[in-house]
Parts: sequence; C-alpha cells; structure tokens
Amino acid sequence: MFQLKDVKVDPILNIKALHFEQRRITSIIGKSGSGKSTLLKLLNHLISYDNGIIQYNGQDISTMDPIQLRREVVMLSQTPSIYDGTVKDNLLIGLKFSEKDTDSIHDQQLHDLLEKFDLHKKLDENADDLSGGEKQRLAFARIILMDPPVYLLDEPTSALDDETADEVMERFFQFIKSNQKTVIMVTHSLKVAEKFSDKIVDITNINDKEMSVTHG
Ligand SMILES: Nc1ncnc2c1ncn2[C@@H]1O[C@H](COP(=O)(O)OP(=O)(O)OP(=O)(O)O)[C@@H](O)[C@H]1O
Repeated sequence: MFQLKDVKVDPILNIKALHFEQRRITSIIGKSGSGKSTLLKLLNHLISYDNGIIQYNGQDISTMDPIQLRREVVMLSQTPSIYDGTVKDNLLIGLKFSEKDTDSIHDQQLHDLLEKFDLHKKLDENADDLSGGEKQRLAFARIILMDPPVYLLDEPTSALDDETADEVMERFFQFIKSNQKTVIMVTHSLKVAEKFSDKIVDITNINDKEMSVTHG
C-alpha cells in the first residue's frame, strides 16, 4: 500500500525503509515530538519531503494529484475541522469535498450514523455548539460516510474520556474490519495500539535506521 524509501524531512525524519500493508491496522507510537504526525502528513502529501520516494499502490505520490490522493487517503486530525453550518452539513461536507453524490443519502442514515457514535443530536443543530468530544465523534461519522480505502488517524480520541474513547474506537474498528479498510493511526496509548492494531511501529526504531515493517 505505502512504501517509503530514504525519506527525509530535515531535521525531523530520516526513514530508510518502511512499508504499510493494505487492509491492516498499524499504530505508530513514540515520544512526543518524535515525528509521528509528520509521518502521517507525508502519506497524504500534506507536507513535502526533501529526499526519497513514497509510493502509494506502486505510484510515486509526488506525481499524483494531491486532491485525488486525499480522497482515497483520508486524514482525521487531533482537532477535527468543523465547518460553519449544521450537524448535517458537517456530515456531508466530506462527501462534497470528494465530489461524491449526497442526494442518495437519507436523513435516517445520518441519524443512524450519529447514534453509532452515541451522538444524540439533531441534524439541524449548529455544529459549532457541540463539545470538543462531540465534534471529534462527528468527525468520525463524517469519515465513515466518505468510505475511502485508507484512513490516517492522528490521536483521534484526544478529547474523549477513556470510556467514550473506547466505545468510539470499538465502533470505528468494527466498521474498518467488516469493510477491509487500511488504517494508520498515531496514538499515545500503547493500550489502544495493542487492542486495535495488527502491527505497532515505534517511530524511534524506524527513524535513522533500516527497518522494513511487514505483517506476519
Ligand atoms: N511546520 C513545522 N515547522 C517546523 N517544525 C515542525 C513543523 N511541524 C512539526 N515540527 C517539529 O517537528 C517535530 C515533530 O513534530 P510532530 O508533530 O511530527 O511530532 P509528534 O511525534 O506527532 O508529537 P506529539 O506526540 O507531541 O503530537 C517537533 O519537534 C515539531 O516541533
């Protein structure tokens, strides 16, 4: 899925070789400031690199249209973007960015999705009035609706208490597993990494060293 070779972002990252496999859940762990978010941002070309090559399904990402890449490789950041408008607007906006049809999406489907994330909010409610944790769950619902093949998650439950975080992750990963998606997730929590991922990558071990990450 993703192959990195001799990728440098001076002075943060220097990755000799790294491989993320398709339809697997990989967690990236490591100390604060070690470059985890930088690595995620490289994968959907939100930032550029000084050296090396990153391939997505065999194609050099620097030759791909970044917008097209980001439609397939969807990032959920620590502080999800909430746009002016209603809860419904915020659910549908990801599809609109991807130029996907929203006419066939019924309100009931949106309601069900909100319920899945324990968000008992009306579709016409102002999204900005939601709490930080509710916004994070709204963003999860939004990216599920987008249905891309790959998700990049950067500390996606940082605004949630432990119990809610666990429920949200359970629901999200149920969807991931039954739909055979690829996930690359940055987390501070080794517990979360161990519970949900097929593979854990410690960034300290891949930075400056040669290490090919494969799944057994
Ligand atoms: N746009 C930028 N310009 C300059 N330095 C940056 C930029 N973005 C990140 N950095 C620096 O790069 C280093 C790695 O940052 P990054 O956010 O990738 O780390 P992280 O491992 O995700 O950290 P945390 O766990 O604290 O979120 C940090 O020292 C940070 O200050």
